[in-house]
Amino acid sequence: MISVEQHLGRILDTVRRLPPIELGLLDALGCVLAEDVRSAADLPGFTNSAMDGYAVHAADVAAATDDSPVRLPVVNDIAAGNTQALSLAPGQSMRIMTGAPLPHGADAVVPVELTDAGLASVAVRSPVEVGQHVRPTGDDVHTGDLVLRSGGRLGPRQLALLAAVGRSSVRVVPKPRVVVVSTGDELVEVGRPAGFGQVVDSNGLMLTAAVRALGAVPFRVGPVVDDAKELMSTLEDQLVRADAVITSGGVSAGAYDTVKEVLSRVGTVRFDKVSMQPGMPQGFGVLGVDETPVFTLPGNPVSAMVSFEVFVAPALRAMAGRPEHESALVPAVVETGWTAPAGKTQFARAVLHPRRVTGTNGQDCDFAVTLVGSQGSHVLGGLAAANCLAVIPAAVTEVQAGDVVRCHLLGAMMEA
Ligand SMILES: Nc1nc2c(c(=O)[nH]1)N[C@H]1C(S)=C(S)[C@@H](COP(=O)(O)OP(=O)(O)OC[C@H]3O[C@@H](n4cnc5c(N)ncnc54)[C@H](O)[C@@H]3O)O[C@H]1N2
Ligand code: MOO
Repeated sequence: MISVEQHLGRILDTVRRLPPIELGLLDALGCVLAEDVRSAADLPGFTNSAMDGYAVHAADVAAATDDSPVRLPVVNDIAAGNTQALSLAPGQSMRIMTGAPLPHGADAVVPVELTDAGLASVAVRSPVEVGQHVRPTGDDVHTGDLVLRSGGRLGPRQLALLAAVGRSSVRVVPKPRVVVVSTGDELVEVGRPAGFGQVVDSNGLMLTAAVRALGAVPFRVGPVVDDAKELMSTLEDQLVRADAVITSGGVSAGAYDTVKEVLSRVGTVRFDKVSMQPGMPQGFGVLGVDETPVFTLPGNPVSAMVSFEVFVAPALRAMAGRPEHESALVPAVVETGWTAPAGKTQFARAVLHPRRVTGTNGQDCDFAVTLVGSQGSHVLGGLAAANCLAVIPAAVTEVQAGDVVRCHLLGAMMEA
């Protein structure tokens, strides 16, 4: 038996950040930036109005009041998108819209609400300060400024900044392409009726969805029967499009546990018992000339999902250039106790309830936690109802009400 930390350590020592590529901005959503980005432009690119109103010389309206408005001729009308270079002489005004270029000479904008909205001439009822409602060139970003650093993740806001400073593509760490292969003679395709002795390939769907939710690119390969040749040729075919492979099933001690049988022979994949529950039988190694990482997860659905969370997700994040763990374990106070297996780290399916509560050790927590469903490795109902895995260290066999335990969040729907 090896520990969870040993198995994860071996995986993280093996996987590598993927080499950077250039991608169009939208395709780069969720990717990690692999270059420092400097702006090729000033933002705003020209001095413009922050309000719909009138461009003026502030000095001209310094004496304006409600009772004694200042009247100015309106000599032009400037809409957003106007590309003419205009000049405003003292004693005049121009009607101007939000985002339109401020005419040369003007130093402030009077919002339309502080005027009579006149077209030929305008009555201004309030003074404005020099610079008021004006957005100067380069106010946001100057040409040459470092706007985004290599290593940051690109979300909608960062993509907007890249577009605004003139980029249409960017150098990023690509999202890992992950092939998901289910194995087992008993499996039938999703949507097909499962006859006696048959099981719907829910793992294939679950792991494919988990890969996508994490922000990587999944390819699902329908159930492969327990046949050594078939499995090997499927894996060989799939390696061309894979940065990583995940299999489920066929890794314990059964007579037809083909994944273990086939990959043990290859010599680059190692099978271990990991001291955890669920998820004890695990395999990991590399395949093919590109040394593609392969994770062979146990077939029991809960075991497969817990293994994904604990081993595969950190590895895929590392390959994508992201931190291996993007959220910390959350401390929570146990509502009703339970037993945990001796000598194994337990990943108990549980629900976190947001509530201020103090543990018997005096620790204040933001959550209480209760187990959900029975803890069998086949119990999908409980897995679906859980929003966390309570992580109980191998040395603990009794979890008691009031104990503070640390919980791995399952809640985030999408990491992309
Ligand atoms: N004699 C022993 N038997 C078992 C051991 C052991 O140490 N000695 N370990 C048990 C543990 S723990 C686990 S976990 C499972 C792991 O089994 P396998 O990885 O070999 O998986 P299978 O036998 O193929 O399937 C197990 C179970 O899961 C269902 N399954 C499989 N694939 C899917 C899928 N794609 N979608 C839905 N359900 C799936 C399968 O029908 C079985 O019920 O082994 C224990 N046995
Ligand atoms: O380790 Mo298995 O994953 O308990 O059911």
